[in-house]
Amino acid sequence: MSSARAKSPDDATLLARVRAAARQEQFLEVVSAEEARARFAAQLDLKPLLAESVSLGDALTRVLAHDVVAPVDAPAFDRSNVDGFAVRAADTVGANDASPKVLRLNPEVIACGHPPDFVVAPGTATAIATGGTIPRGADAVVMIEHTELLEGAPPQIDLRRTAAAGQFISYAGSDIARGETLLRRGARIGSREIGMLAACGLGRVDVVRRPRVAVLSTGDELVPPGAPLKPAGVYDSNGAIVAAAVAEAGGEPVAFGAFPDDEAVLEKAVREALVACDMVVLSGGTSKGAGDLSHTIISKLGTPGIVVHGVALKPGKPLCLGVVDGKPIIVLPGFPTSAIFTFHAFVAPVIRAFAGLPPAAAETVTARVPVRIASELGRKEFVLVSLVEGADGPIAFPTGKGSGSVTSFSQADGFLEIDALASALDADSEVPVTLIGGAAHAPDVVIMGSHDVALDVVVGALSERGFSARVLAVGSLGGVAAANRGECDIAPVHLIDPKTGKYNVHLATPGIALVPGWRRMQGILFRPGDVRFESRTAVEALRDALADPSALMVNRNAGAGTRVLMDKLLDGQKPPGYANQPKSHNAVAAAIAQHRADWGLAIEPVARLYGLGFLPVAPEHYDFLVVQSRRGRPAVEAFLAALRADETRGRIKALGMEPADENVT
Ligand SMILES: Nc1nc2c(c(=O)[nH]1)N[C@H]1C(S)=C(S)[C@@H](COP(=O)(O)OP(=O)(O)OC[C@H]3O[C@@H](n4cnc5c(N)ncnc54)[C@H](O)[C@@H]3O)O[C@H]1N2
Ligand code: MOO
Repeated sequence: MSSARAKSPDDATLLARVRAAARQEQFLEVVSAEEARARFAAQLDLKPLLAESVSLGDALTRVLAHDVVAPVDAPAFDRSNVDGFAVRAADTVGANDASPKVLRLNPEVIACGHPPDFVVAPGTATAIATGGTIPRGADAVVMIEHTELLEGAPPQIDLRRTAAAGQFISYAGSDIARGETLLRRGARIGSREIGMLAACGLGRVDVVRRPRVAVLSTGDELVPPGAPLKPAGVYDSNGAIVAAAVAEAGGEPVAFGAFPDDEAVLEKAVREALVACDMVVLSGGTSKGAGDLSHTIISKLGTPGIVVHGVALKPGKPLCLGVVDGKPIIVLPGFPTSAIFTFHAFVAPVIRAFAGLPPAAAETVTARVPVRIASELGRKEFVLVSLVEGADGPIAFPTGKGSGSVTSFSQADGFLEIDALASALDADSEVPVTLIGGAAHAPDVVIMGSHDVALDVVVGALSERGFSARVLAVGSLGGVAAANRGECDIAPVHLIDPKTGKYNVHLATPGIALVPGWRRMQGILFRPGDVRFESRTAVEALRDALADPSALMVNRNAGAGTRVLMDKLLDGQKPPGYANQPKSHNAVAAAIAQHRADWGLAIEPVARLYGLGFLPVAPEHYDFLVVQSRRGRPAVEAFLAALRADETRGRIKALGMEPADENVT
């Protein structure tokens, strides 16, 4: 649509550009993951980097370079644990109410930090504070509240209980013993370790130098987070996630930023990175055929250069592993989930080894996969999954968003593997799932179905009540299936019954109740100022749009409630754009806002979010199926209470929805 676009290229130029951009499978050789790891490791010296000394204040998260042997005892002296009197236990034997023992007080009070001056001789006692040094001669402490002070000259104490030897004393070295190995090399220093180092007087500690890892992103489309997004732009999420993951793996990320697909510029940056850092990680442009800059550049930098390009993995096929004069240089695939997955599989272990950390321990759980998952033959496939707790153990749902998405990895609980020689994993298979991001915590309530912005309000109110929710956006039909299989507690749905024209009522069964949610106005979206739609009714605008071949619509996917409504409005007509069927309200709005279409159907809050005009057509009912056998759970009750709360209803209203009255669907 843009009139500012450059003049169209002639045919020869166009062909040259297509060839340059075309993805030719230019991998050196596609090898297995095991082979790739072995080849990479063979070229690297996977030992911790040299040690450096840091102050305790700078030691947090660092890795110990050597075992730490305690140089002193803690406590360094025998210490009183109470406020009271240091005594000789033998003097207290037989003391009781009938025959109290009387001890003469020595002329001092032992405070913390002041060594005692007097010996506790038989028949005497010395006043001592908690933490005071036990004086010579004493072998027990009695609590002040178990004594009576006899004020006289000299002052004495009256004792009515026998004290056992050692009572209320912490002996020297009982906490930390001089010569004991307090911490082992390879330990990551946290606040607890810092406490121990400080307790035995260590102000500095030897830690492994953190590997400096240069992080570069490549691609003309990339925009740094924080800057406005340009047309056809993509925020550089790989740079940010890789830098953070470098730090998590014990490295020191050095963010070089994003570079356009320009060989000279990128080569200069990579050369600088190799000088400044111990390791270089790039992402993007690994499989772009003639445009594959990173690959071309690495080949020029030194020996041995590229050692692996192409791994029989999904995600991760275009991964490129290189070594230049002992320094690893890696090009991760550009797709965000492929990039971070291959980072964890191939790069993080190298950073950990350089950083002195042991290999990361993988934790797995066995889970049932409720659906069949197709897989590409010849590539070992890793499928990212969300885990929910079913009646008979964990269930793993594929996140289903693909390698190009960021959330596939960032929101997954773990992943399962499908063998390279299998074309699918059958439904109901029991498989090991490797957990990501620590042990999976089972959420208090599982919500599966159609997503809506106002659902976040209810989930927020639930979380304020102390319950966690897992929301899996699987669409209304997916929610109905999950509710019927007992895989979720609550399924948000908006499905019209074509027979009755009513929403959701037909989905209730004896085991599944329908709880009303809210009404969302569906309507026609258009760009403000488009006179074909502006200031008209939906009926007028639709009639004229259908008569105007230049008015391009955007449809919705089959099965969506909005699609049912669209087909009803169109009454059998298929105007231009009918076959364009994205799967969400947001995609419809984005297509119109970006001039890829002129009109479509979506809900009102989404129109507002994209600054679009809105002509109301009909309210849609967004309700909740509640699995009755799970209704007694406190979290489910809390969800329903949150849904009805005045505050939640107010917030739902503010988003442009109309909360339904209880029992009205
Ligand atoms: N015809 C074929 N197309 C594709 C194939 C194929 O075999 N034949 N392979 C696919 C696979 S698998 C992957 S993985 C990707 C990898 O492509 P590249 O590594 O060359 O990456 P790009 O083309 O540069 O980018 C792909 C995609 O990722 C986005 N991207 C790139 N960098 C970043 C970043 N720093 N932050 C966020 N997003 C980023 C980029 O915008 C593209 O959308 O290729 C498939 N295609
Ligand atoms: O290898 Mo790509 O990484 O399948 O997504």
